[in-house]
Amino acid sequence: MLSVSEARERILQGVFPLPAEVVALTDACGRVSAAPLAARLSNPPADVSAMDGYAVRAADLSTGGATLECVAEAPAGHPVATTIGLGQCARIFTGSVMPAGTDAVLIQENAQVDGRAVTTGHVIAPGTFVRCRGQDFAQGQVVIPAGRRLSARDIGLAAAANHPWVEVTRRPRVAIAATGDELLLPGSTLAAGQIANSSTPMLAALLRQAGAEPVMLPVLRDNMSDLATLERMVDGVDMLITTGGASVGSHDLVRRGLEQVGLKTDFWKIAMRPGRPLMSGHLGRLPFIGLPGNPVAAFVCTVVFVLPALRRMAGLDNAVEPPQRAVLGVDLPENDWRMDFLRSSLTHDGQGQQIATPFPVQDSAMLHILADSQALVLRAPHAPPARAGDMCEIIRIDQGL
Ligand SMILES: Nc1nc2c(c(=O)[nH]1)N[C@H]1C(S)=C(S)[C@@H](COP(=O)(O)OP(=O)(O)OC[C@H]3O[C@@H](n4cnc5c(N)ncnc54)[C@H](O)[C@@H]3O)O[C@H]1N2
Ligand code: MOO
Repeated sequence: MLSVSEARERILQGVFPLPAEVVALTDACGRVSAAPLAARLSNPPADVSAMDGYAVRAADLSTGGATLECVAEAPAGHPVATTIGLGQCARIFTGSVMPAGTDAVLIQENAQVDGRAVTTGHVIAPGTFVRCRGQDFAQGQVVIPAGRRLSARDIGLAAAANHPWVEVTRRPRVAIAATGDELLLPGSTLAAGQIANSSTPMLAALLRQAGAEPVMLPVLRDNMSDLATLERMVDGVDMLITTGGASVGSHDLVRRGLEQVGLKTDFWKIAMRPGRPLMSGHLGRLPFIGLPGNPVAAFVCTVVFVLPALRRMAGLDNAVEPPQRAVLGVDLPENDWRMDFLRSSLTHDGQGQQIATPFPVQDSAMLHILADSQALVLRAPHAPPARAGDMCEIIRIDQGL
């Protein structure tokens, strides 16, 4: 049976970066840059003072002990037009452009001022407290590469580079349909045998956190004609996800239901727990992922397969984020042939190490344990028994995914 990494590779091979769109800088945090961003100006745009004080000619103060004549004042935003001559200086403030003729700043704490006479006993070297033109970045320099998820820090950098908007990849639109005769909207009056649809609200939240636009489709009943309607609901979306109906029961019809309207199945069933009945394929050009019905399996498969696919669509280089390391909090038995993703709590010891402790019960219908978990502990197929204190690999599920 297909391994988790082979399955993910096959899904990634079937998805491609989305086209770019332009958004206002204020809306760009969390989006992925679609093109390199070159600075429209140098920062700072001229030599400027790093301190409040006096712009001086360092040569006047090379031996210490001098009195200079203050002939001008340069508040930030109001550069001095005249050249400062020998024995002269200009009042200056942090961020002000250095007047022509000056090359250093005497901080005001080291100056005695009497009218226009400014006296210091300090020797000042050229360049003291001057921020040179382009010290941060030069005009034309690429300050943000393509394919970076923009942070608040990047927004500041783009703004300093004088960009009011940026080009980002379009958010992936992901259609989600739950299947199952037993499912009703949360809050419904539930008759015997009926349950609330928990998976698709959870997945929509997860996808939105990951930067996608979830498109909620109606719940589909377990029959071929309901499934066939899916084909008509996916215009304009970039990926289709279903939950449930993926297993071997006689009412698990998703694969056959979609194949009748053109689904080309790439694989079905993988060596994973939870998540064994995962399906993947294409409906026309639309990537399709059929998630298992058990809500925890649907969540874990979304983290392991859908989020990397979304990262590839967003144009990020590293579609698959490497797992983190943690210390195992309990002994674990030898694993069988399926790769395990164990819901676990995450705590920290006094040395700053994170300790991952899998919950003793891992039934993939138990959402309460999923909600109380901070991480998934990864167990390779056929992993030997592990002891508390051994290192293990984890995926965090408590952060902005
Ligand atoms: N004989 C076998 N039975 C099962 C196998 C197997 O290999 N052989 N696999 C098991 C595994 S593993 C899983 S996972 C489930 C997945 O099966 P399906 O994808 O067909 O899921 P359903 O039967 O439709 O539902 C399973 C379970 O989850 C509940 N469910 C479904 N959708 C939702 C939803 N949107 N919100 C909340 N709960 C949902 C559903 O009511 C069922 O209880 O199959 C095992 N069986
Ligand atoms: O994939 Mo199933 O989740 O093991 O119950």
